[in-house]
Amino acid sequence: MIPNSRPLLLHFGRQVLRYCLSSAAMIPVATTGTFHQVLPLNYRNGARVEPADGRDKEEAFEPATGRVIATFTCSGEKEVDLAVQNAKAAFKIWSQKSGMERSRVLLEAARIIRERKEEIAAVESTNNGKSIFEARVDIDISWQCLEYYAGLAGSLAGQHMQLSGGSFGYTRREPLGVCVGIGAWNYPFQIACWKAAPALACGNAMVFKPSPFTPITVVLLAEIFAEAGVPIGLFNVVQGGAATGEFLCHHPDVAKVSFTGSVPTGSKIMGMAAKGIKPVTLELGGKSPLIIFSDCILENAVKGAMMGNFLTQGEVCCNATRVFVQREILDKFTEEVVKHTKKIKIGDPLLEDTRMGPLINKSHLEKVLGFIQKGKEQGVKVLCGGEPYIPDDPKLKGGFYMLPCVLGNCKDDMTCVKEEIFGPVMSILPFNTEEEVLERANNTAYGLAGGVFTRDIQRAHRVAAALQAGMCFINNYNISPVELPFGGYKKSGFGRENGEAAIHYYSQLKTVCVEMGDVESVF
Ligand SMILES: NC(=O)C1=CN([C@@H]2O[C@H](COP(=O)(O)OP(=O)(O)OC[C@H]3O[C@@H](n4cnc5c(N)ncnc54)[C@H](O)[C@@H]3O)[C@@H](O)[C@H]2O)C=CC1
Ligand SMILES: C[N+](C)(C)CCCC(=O)O
Repeated sequence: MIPNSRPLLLHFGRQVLRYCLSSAAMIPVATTGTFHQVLPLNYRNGARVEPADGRDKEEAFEPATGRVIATFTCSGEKEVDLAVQNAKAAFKIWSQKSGMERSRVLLEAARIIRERKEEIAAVESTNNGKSIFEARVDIDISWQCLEYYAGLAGSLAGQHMQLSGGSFGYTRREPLGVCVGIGAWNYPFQIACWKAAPALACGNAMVFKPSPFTPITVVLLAEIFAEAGVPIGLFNVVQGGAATGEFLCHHPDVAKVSFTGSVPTGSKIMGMAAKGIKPVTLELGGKSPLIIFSDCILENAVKGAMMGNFLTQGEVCCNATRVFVQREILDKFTEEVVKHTKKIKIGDPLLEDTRMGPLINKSHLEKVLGFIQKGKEQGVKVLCGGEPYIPDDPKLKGGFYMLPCVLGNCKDDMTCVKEEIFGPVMSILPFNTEEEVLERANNTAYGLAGGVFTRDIQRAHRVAAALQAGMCFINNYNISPVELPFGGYKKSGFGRENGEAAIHYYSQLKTVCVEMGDVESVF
């Protein structure tokens, strides 16, 4: 008996499924090197479809082996239009439902994600390269996000204002219409949930375009929404790269674009949206500081720095890639961080004890290694890692692995300290005083996140208040409670995902002014 098995898991190949005995049930275990996606990857009108038009073909890889696991056609203008028209039709039905009705559907979707967590996590891990351990956490955060917005959906409301003479006004919080979500490849399923959950809770429809590197799991989300009972066409998926994204941004029936990705693309998206006067949410890159004072609990600070640098092979926008350490504890901190970094288990992402998998692809791996090379030329000291890694397992020889890296002897003006690397590379920078470190920490065009480790509570809050960043952590780093808004300052973007704040970015306020007497005309 395989209680959790679904057609999807069979794409791992029947012959290679192993089964592990959990306390409750036999759970199928996916195996690296076996997954192949054969079903269409666009989702529209309640079903997987091949795009109606489009010329360019793309291949998606399994970074652990370098194998192609899916081939698809990038959607053209006609396909994008069909997806938007589907969403528009569904919006008419969905936007008329009560918040409680929407809530029920979102809760059901959350339940299905929980039920299918293992298989979604296995595909996410296969397509992205992150460890199955981490992928499970991502899927948990995803269903939690749906549950959170299901909770808010029933209490979305406007206000009532009394005016003179019995007249009054009230506000209605209304959805925007068809929202577009464009995602990056580092958290494919989670990014889609962070955008879809508040959008759908507010009564919007969505067309989502994942990164062409990670096209697979978002379609599962579309199927789950359909199974949970959304109107046909409410959540659609179009596959493709920049051209497909541009068709979406320019489409006259699209009301809003929510984007997660790089700063240069974010700037283009904003330009396109500006032409149609469409609001945008931009979740862009970062070069976040983590400030570690000498009075910290060192063990926690070391763990925080590792959480802040090595999740998802360091391919995380809010990573604390500039670790400022007060000089008194520099040597001890560095010794501990290097010791723990060397112990990270790298390899097959689907194995239970793996904690770091391969980077997303070959060219990205080369780019990350290039930053380290440039750092060496500029005088950094490589304290550990920073080289390509070839696991022993022969099937992993074509994968894109590297050893996580800690850099010492860093200076603020070095390329590796200034630019976003998006890989497992931590730069350690010594500092002396709070005033000095705040000046240096804020000396960046980015402002996504920041962190501080100290036992002095006044200093902790003072530093958090002074950091020019949208998300600040005190005595931890890179955790993701969905109740808390997430988003950037400065070039890291604007708008917020998660928390109650996101509601404001997926709804608009209508004011209704009601006259109870006669019109007093000026004329
Ligand atoms: N702030 C945040 O929450 C996050 C930010 N990022 C940032 O994303 C970057 C890495 O992700 P990538 O996928 O390489 O970023 P990217 O900017 O190259 O692509 C992101 C998405 O935009 C699409 N796209 C590219 N050109 C487009 C265009 N002209 N019009 C419309 N869509 C277009 C891509 O196909 C992809 O779906 C990093 O810089 C990282 O900091 C990544 C994850 C989270
Ligand atoms: C989940 N978390 C906080 C580690 C990262 C979320 C932002 C991103 O998509 O990179």
